[in-house]
Amino acid sequence: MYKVGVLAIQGAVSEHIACLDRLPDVEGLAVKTMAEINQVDGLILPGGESTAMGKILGYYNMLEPLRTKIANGLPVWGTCAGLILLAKEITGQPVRYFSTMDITVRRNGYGSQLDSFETTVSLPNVSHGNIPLVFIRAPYIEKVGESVEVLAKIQGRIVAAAQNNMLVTSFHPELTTDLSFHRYFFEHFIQNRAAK
Ligand SMILES: NC(=O)CC[C@H](N)C(=O)O
Repeated sequence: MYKVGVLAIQGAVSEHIACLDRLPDVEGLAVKTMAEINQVDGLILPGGESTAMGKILGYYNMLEPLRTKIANGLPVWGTCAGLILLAKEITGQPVRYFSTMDITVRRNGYGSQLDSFETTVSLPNVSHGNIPLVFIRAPYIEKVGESVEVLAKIQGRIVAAAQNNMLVTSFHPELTTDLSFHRYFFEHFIQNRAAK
C-alpha cells in the first residue's frame, strides 16, 4: 500500500483524498505537519488560495523543510494554487514559495470573464479517453525551462507540465470523477520511482 498525502492547510483536500482512495494500492491521507509528510510516498499540493497557503506554511516554519524535501525528490503534484507554490517565477508578484520548478506562472490567468470554465482534452500520454478539465480562477504557465516537459496546452496556453519529481496542473482533476491524472501521478511519479 502506498501512502499519498494531501497538504491539508486550506483548499480542495477531501476531494483529492476521495480520488486517491479509489486507486488500487493507494491510501490518501490529509497531512499537516512535517512529521506526517515524512511518512508519505508522495504529496499533493491542492487548489485553494496560494497566498493563504504560503502564509500559513511560513507561519508554521514549513516552507524551508518542505522545499528541501521536494528538492531532494519527494514526488509532488501541485494543482492550481499548488502549481503556484512550486513555480520559480510568478508574473507580477515578488513573493515566491517553494520555487523548485522551472516555470513562470500567471495567477488568475484567464481574467474575470473566464474565471471558471470546463473543457475536455485528449492526452494519449496520460490516458486513453478524453479527460474533463475544470478551471477555477486558474493560473497558466507562461514559460518553461529546458528540462520541463509540457503535458497539455489549452487555447495555446500551457496547463500541465512535469519536471523530475514534480507534476503541475492548472486545473482540478479532483473535482471530476475521472481519475486519469491521479493514476498518472501515482504510476509515473510514485510507483515507477519506487521500482527504480
Ligand atoms: N483554484 C485555485 O486554486 C485558484 C488559485 C488562486 N487563484 C491563486 O492564485 O492562488
